[in-house]
Amino acid sequence: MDDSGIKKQNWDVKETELFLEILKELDMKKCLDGRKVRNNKLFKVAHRRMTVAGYHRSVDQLKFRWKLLKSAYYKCKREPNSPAPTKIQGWWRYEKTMIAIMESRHPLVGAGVNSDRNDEVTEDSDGEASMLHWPQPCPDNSTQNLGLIVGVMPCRIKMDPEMDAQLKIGFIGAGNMAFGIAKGILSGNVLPVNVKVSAPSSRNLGRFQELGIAVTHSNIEVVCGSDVVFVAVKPHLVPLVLNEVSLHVTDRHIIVSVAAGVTLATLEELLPENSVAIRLMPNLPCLVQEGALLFARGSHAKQEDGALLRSLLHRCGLVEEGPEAWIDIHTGLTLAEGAVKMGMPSALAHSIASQTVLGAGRVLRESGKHPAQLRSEVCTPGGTTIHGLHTLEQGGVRAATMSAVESATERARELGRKSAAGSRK
Ligand SMILES: NC(=O)C1=CN([C@@H]2O[C@H](COP(=O)(O)OP(=O)(O)OC[C@H]3O[C@@H](n4cnc5c(N)ncnc54)[C@H](O)[C@@H]3O)[C@@H](O)[C@H]2O)C=CC1
Ligand SMILES: O=C(O)[C@@H]1CCC=N1
Repeated sequence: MDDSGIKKQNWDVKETELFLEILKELDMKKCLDGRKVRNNKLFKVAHRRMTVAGYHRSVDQLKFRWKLLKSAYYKCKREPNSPAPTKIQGWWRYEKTMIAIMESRHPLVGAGVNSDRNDEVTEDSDGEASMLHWPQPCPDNSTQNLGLIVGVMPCRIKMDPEMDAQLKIGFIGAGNMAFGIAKGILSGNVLPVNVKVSAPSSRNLGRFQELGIAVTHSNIEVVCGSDVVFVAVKPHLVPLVLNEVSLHVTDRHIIVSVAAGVTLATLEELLPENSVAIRLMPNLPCLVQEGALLFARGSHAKQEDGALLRSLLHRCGLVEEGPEAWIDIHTGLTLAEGAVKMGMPSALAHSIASQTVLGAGRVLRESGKHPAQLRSEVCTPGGTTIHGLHTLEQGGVRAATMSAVESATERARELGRKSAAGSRK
């Protein structure tokens, strides 16, 4: 078959995104199991839907596009820290959806990964089959493969709904970030009766109560009744709070601090010896399950502790693990190039940046709040965000944006005048 027409395709971002959304909707778990007949049917349906949307691709073109996307996915999976260039331009835009598609195909690792590998051999002809160091299927079929793009190591983690449902979760601090995470995790398997929040005043507690969460003024009560404790007070209060509860922290606990700038070394110094501490940098879009979360494990936190946290937070949005140095970079305004400049790998930087923009947009749309209000919820006084914003203002970002809109509008009007003059000739 002459497939040069199939291979020379120029796909734009919108078209590719639509294609992936269609594939995602078509329940890939059932359809893309490596069987030719089912695959054909799926691509035919995709072809019809693309045509309706105004994109005229043949079934074979769609198959070829999918093949390239899948190759890119496997490449990134194989080299999570320094991905080789893929054949897909702007791959990072599609990475998250590809992960959603590919991961949903094999929720049970035992059989799933095998059928995935078969797919890879039968459909990919460009060397993808030689992935010898892909982690082997785990005999425990209650595990899932996450940590895909940038995880320090590709890891298999427990994704046990039962486990999440039984965990006791505590929040010290009842502010905006605690509320965001609480909303995110309650949309998963965690039950409100298993969550408790503390704050010195009742001011912020009402909204937690509305979610069915128990509230208290005692931080110690939260620690004693929880397995995972989120420390969600302002950074300068972390020493005060940990000194207060430290006597009650045992090896049952995972202490997760979201405080910007407070290092794992400081947390471990404030906690009893051998405590399991994790530093997490979330963001407010956890509220709408579109957060961008990055965590680093302390010296006594094992891989399974990280896995448990991932499982707990997976409904909050994109959750990644990395070395502690990256946490401060995510704390800054995560714009991709800036994050790369500060030492974050490009794949992670793009992934977090796009997720941040997406999450911010959704919060803005769904909350109905003015952007200034949301900005004040994100800016800790004297914190990281307000410093970043100051730099943006110094660079005249607002004026530049307004001028850009003005220039584009003027240009559109100018083009309109020209074409009107042309039509009169
Ligand atoms: N707001 C955001 O977008 C993000 C915030 N963070 C971090 O999250 C932490 C909390 O920030 P926000 O939620 O924005 O602050 P917030 O001011 O909304 O909430 C802080 C909460 O701590 C409570 N609190 C004060 N003293 C306490 C004490 N002794 N014991 C228990 N609770 C006490 C306050 O009553 C309040 O409910 C900060 O460390 C910040 O760096 C991290 C990422 C994003
Ligand atoms: O502005 C701050 O310091 C906090 C941490 C990241 C977002 N808000």
